[in-house]
Amino acid sequence: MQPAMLIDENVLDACEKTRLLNIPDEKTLPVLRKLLNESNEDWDIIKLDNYSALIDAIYSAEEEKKQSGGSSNGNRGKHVVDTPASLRKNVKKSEGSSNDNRGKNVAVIDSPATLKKNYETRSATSGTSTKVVQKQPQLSNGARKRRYKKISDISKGSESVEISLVDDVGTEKVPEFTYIPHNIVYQNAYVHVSLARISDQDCCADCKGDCLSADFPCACARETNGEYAYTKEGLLKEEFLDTCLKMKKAPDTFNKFYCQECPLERDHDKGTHAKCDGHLIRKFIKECWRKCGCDMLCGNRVVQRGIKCELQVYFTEEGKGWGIRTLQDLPKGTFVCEYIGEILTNTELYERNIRCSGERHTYPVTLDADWGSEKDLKDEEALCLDATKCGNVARFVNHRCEDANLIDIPVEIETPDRHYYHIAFFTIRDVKAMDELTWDYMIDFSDESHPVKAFRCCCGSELCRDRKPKGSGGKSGERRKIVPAKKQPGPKAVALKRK
Ligand SMILES: C[S@@+](CC[C@H](N)C(=O)[O-])C[C@H]1O[C@@H](n2cnc3c(N)ncnc32)[C@H](O)[C@@H]1O
Repeated sequence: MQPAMLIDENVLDACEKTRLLNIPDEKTLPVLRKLLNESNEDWDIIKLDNYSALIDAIYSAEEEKKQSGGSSNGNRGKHVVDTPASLRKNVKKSEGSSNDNRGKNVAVIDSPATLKKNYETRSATSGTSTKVVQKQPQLSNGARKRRYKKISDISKGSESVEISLVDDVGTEKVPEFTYIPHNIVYQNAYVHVSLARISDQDCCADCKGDCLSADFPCACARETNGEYAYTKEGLLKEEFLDTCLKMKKAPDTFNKFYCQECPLERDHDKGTHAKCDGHLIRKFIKECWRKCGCDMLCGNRVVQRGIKCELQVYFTEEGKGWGIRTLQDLPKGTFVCEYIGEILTNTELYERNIRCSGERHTYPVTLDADWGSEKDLKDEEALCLDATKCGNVARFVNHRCEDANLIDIPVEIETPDRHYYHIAFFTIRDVKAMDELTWDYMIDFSDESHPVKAFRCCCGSELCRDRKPKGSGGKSGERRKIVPAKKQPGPKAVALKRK
């Protein structure tokens, strides 16, 4: 054992766990070293189910030693601890296989995913002491489904609630991204935040305590026609929510702003612009902020106080990749989370997409609200949020056609314009614990002129818009062809386009 390994926090943690079972470090460390080598130092595997793989491997090693009588003769003597391959053979053995290969030196080293799978199968079949940390969901046949906790808090303490990540499938790699609880400028985006920009009309300096309890609505409710968007219970008001829903479902029946040279319709290759689709003058929530006299617990500060619901990231079985679900019942109008990412200009996003084309999942959203209050924005000015590299739990919200349970609502907090704003998710109806949280990305799946087809929708909704006519081919879950990035006309093609 090298000294470097001894001071590794993970190693110390592993030893602490095994010491609880009276296993001395001298027995733990060689086995740990071997498991680490064979799993490519994948601590997720080692830590799985409270180090059960490690503990089992130590016991197996002891058993082997006893069986071989400490002999150094032949293959048996060489094989001191279980290798991933022998773990698999143990599985076979416990399944009643007559093929006992345990003494043989096995040359094939399993991949980390196989190791994990082997271990899980073994635990499941041999009835060993695997501790399943999370509440287990029930399958339709009444059987309990295994769940493997991988990360207890993906936010690493940066949210006020823990957000766990579980892998029901058992073989998935943990998503690679940096968790950030607030939007952050990548490089060139200009987000002008300053107290001087907030006029007296845009704040309530004279308020105290909770604005919602005052006799009259304060200046911050001006944006919402003198009505706060929130109830005293902190939910979105029904009427406000209903209007937002109508705007989402029938945008053409609401006022739109048309710009001359729409950044969302720019063809980068040809340098031309298609006609502007129109930008909806969307309903905004305006929250009190720093220049306001009220306190942080004021009822008109919901989104800025961050996530309060118990959320969990899990691997979906329908082919959508990772998704998020709520671990508690959520009433209609509950604030769930904000869509957080790096703030990029359209140009930066376009360049980034060229560099990283071919990714399976995409995470950018465009900020295209009330463009009427701005001059025609150039690509270098128009903003988007990209949660590919840095983001929060919202990057896992999958799409569902028509009957999604979340809606995205723009929120004005620290900037009094519509150039930069926040995107917050609220529940559209009551949502039950363990339900997946979904959002309608407003993708037009039938738009054949689009060079990039976002993905083959597996939302499972009866109202799914990505239905292929019979006989047209394309199995459910099959991905459509991704067109090389150079043919992409601009960020719109890869952004989760909101209308
Ligand atoms: C914002 S990410 C959502 C999280 C993603 N599932 C993951 O594993 O990281 C958007 C991507 O998820 C996938 N996705 C989301 N909704 C889907 C759906 N209804 N059907 C198929 N894939 C979906 C697509 O690959 C899409 O580009």
